Amino acid sequence: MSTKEESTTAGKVDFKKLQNGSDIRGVAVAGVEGEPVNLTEETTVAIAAAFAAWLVDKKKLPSTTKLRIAIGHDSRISAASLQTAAAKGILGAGLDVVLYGLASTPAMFNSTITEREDILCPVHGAIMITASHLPWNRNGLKFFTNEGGLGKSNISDILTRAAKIFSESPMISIGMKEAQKINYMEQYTADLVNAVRRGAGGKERPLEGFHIVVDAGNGAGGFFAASVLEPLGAVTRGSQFLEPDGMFPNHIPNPEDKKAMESITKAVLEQKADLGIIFDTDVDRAAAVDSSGRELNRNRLIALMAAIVLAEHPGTTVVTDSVTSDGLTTFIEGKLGGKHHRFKRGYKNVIDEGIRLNTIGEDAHLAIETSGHGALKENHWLDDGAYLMVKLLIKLAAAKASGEGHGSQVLSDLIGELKEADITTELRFKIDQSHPDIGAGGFRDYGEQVLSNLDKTVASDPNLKKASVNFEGIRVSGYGGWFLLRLSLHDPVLPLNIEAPSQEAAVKLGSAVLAAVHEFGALDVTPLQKYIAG
Ligand SMILES: O=P(O)(O)OC[C@H]1O[C@H](O)[C@H](O)[C@@H](O)[C@@H]1O
Repeated sequence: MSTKEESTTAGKVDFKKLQNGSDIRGVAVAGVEGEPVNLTEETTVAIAAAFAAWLVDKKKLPSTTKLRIAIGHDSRISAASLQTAAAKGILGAGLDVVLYGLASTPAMFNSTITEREDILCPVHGAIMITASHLPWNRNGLKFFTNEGGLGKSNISDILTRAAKIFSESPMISIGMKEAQKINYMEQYTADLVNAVRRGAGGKERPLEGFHIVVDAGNGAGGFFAASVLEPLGAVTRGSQFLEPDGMFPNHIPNPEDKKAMESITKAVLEQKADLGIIFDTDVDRAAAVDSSGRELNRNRLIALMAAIVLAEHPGTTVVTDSVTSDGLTTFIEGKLGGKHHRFKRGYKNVIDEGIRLNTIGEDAHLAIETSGHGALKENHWLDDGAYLMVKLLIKLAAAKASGEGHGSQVLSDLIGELKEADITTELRFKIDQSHPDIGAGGFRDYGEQVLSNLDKTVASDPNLKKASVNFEGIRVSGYGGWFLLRLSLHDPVLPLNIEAPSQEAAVKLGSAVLAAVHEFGALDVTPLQKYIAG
């Protein structure tokens, strides 16, 4: 079977299936059973050409201005071929291409706002070829303009255009000689280095005396050790998995992954380092580990960033995703004097909400998700894991300079009063889309019915109290803890988050959910049944 046949349905590519919220994701390499390639070079040519056409319509510049698009990629094994395909699509559409090679997602956005004509910046648009932490056979595309990452509706528009381009001129055979190569990461890392220097009072090497271990998980984040930390004076001995390797042989590059966090924690402890920093594959997500091996991710990273940002902007609003803890709200509002706006899941939703609040007059400086995505107003609301780490580094350097303390204890102390639940769990219930109960409205309607039934059950249970302000799913307090049942952003799945002071309380919360959802035949509640059974 040819690659094109493999990827098509009756000779047609189902471009819509490639949409994953505000990204494009697909299978780019054959070899995994049941996962046929659907993000081929040909589809990528069409998608890039469609982005070029979309950008021309969006920018509305005089026809004499030739728009320029930068392309970067992470360490995936399909990166080079998809980069070539994307470049062909753009050149074929009559626009200029600049190739950055191995890059990070935030660097690609940054290139749309960098003012430096000698390196062909700002570009009018940028494409990052990445599938974040997904397995080696996947890949995808993210798109940027100087207004930020493209949203869901833009992606639908681009895929509709791509399908048309694909059916009209399936393969554009065009030379690559017109594509220019630029080392943009040099500029991006210089921006990060300068941000730390500025924040640390103009010192050239403000991290002198710090030992910081980086774990890039063989993704694109290896640059952080040699090009950011070392010029700032830090020792990076014992940093690991900095070399790009698209098979990700050591662990999944994902700060939400247990094994990945265990790996960086071990490295920090073995090295007796002051701090550990871990990135996902394309460096838009990050987490840290303090010198005692305490993970600074999820609610803790949000609390830490909130403490830093609220010290700079007293009273400001912190926007987060929906699965954040009650303890975080108490910390932000009670201890830090800020406002916690718990919004929806999805980094783009969270960041867009931060931007929106400012437009309606509410001061918000930080928008951050438990996944390790985060953006600050001071950094153009750029979703950048590396910039979150820059803020931690500034804090460390400033504390050392002022004699406030040396090492990451300074960071841990900032969140000393964050209350954490003893039990934290996430269970995910699949909806069987081929089940006869699934009506014309599909899994989303079905999921909504489940949620509405839960809503009714909760209302009649005196031990449970529904959250008065909630933007996604059903969030309920009870037995000293809480749960949230919601629809997954992309998958036919209902994720359930529970936090509780004890296993017994968690089981009571879980049982209340089970009572409300067990009669929904298309919903696989086995994970919850097993959880309750212990
Ligand atoms: O809704 P879920 O299935 O839990 O997935 C939600 C997550 O999807 C993607 O990974 C996005 O990058 C995250 O920003 C988002 O939080």
